Amino acid sequence: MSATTTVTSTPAGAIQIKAEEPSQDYKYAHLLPVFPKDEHYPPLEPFEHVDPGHRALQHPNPRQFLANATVSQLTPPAGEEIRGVNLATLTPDEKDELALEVARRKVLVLRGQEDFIERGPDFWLEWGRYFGRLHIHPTSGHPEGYPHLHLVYRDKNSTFNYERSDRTIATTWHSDVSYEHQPPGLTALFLVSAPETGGDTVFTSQVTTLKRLSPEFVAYLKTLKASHSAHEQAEYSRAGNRGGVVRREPVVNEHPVIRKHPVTGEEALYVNRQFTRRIVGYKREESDAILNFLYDHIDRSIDSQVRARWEPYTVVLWDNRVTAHSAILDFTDQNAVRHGIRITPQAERPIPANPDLKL
Ligand SMILES: O=C(O)CCC(=O)C(=O)O
Ligand SMILES: [Fe+2]
Repeated sequence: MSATTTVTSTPAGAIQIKAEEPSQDYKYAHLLPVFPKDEHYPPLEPFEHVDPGHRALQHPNPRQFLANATVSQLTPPAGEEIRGVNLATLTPDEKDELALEVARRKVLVLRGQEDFIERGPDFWLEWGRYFGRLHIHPTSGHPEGYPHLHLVYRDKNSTFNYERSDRTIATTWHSDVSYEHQPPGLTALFLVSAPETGGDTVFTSQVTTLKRLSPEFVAYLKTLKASHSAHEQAEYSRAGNRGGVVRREPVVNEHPVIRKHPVTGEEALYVNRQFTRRIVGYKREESDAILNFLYDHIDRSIDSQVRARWEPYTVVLWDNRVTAHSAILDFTDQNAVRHGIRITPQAERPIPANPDLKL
């Protein structure tokens, strides 16, 4: 699956990536990122999200879809590796069960998904819509004609997603687009080109990071809301010669610091370094003290984590409500192409674990 061709980019260095000779023979050239300048969208409207996982709770065996699969647990907090399930041919009942399994195990690493990956973008969108309204990313590249697909892309010339020159550590823990009013729930990512080794994605269970905290502190955190901001991401995209776009004006939304999963009822920490900015109502230093403590705690909680390794034809699903994740940039010295596609159904507005918290 690795791209053996060189993908060229503009002298400006960044992201006007076009499949030019000799990359025409790159099998996934039609999925390379584009950033059309004339693409603008109005603010997102609220919508009602019904989580498919709810329906699976009524099934006699909510794990029936795994009956013929080989399943191994990756770590106790999160992660399950699955062989023998074809994501592309699941029935609606099986998709409901899949949604529940993702909610419970938080990260599923599904091997052998050649059928799913080779069906292509129209199929991926139809598949993803079952789980929620599909998100259009305000800044990231998408394949020509497919704004609902978010791409990650890096080669030796193009570093739009993964610049690391001014940082000692490039790990960026985040929960995807947590600045939205209704951030994503079940989310899918797969790579169509990957380095020989490295470039894993690391996930952490925010249910487990929360459990490590003392009950008195958790009770206090349940009284807090935090703001999450899209502004810095938009500014990064607009800055310099990067050639990025901003398709929707950036938003700020307030979410509970501890949210509750609508199906499992599990409580999870819901702050992340990339997008969370401020404890609502607190002065800067007060907010920084709490948030920096929580970020450090998340950073160091290796005992809450699982790493997904990208064997060919792997699809990783995660529940974005109760996890955080980061790409691992250990491959950037190699002359490697890493090219991935994300399907991003949005979910409910985060439910506070504390029913008395007013949003
Ligand atoms: O590239 C990766 O491993 C993760 C990318 C990511 O954070 C995302 O697409 O949401
Ligand atoms: Fe992400």
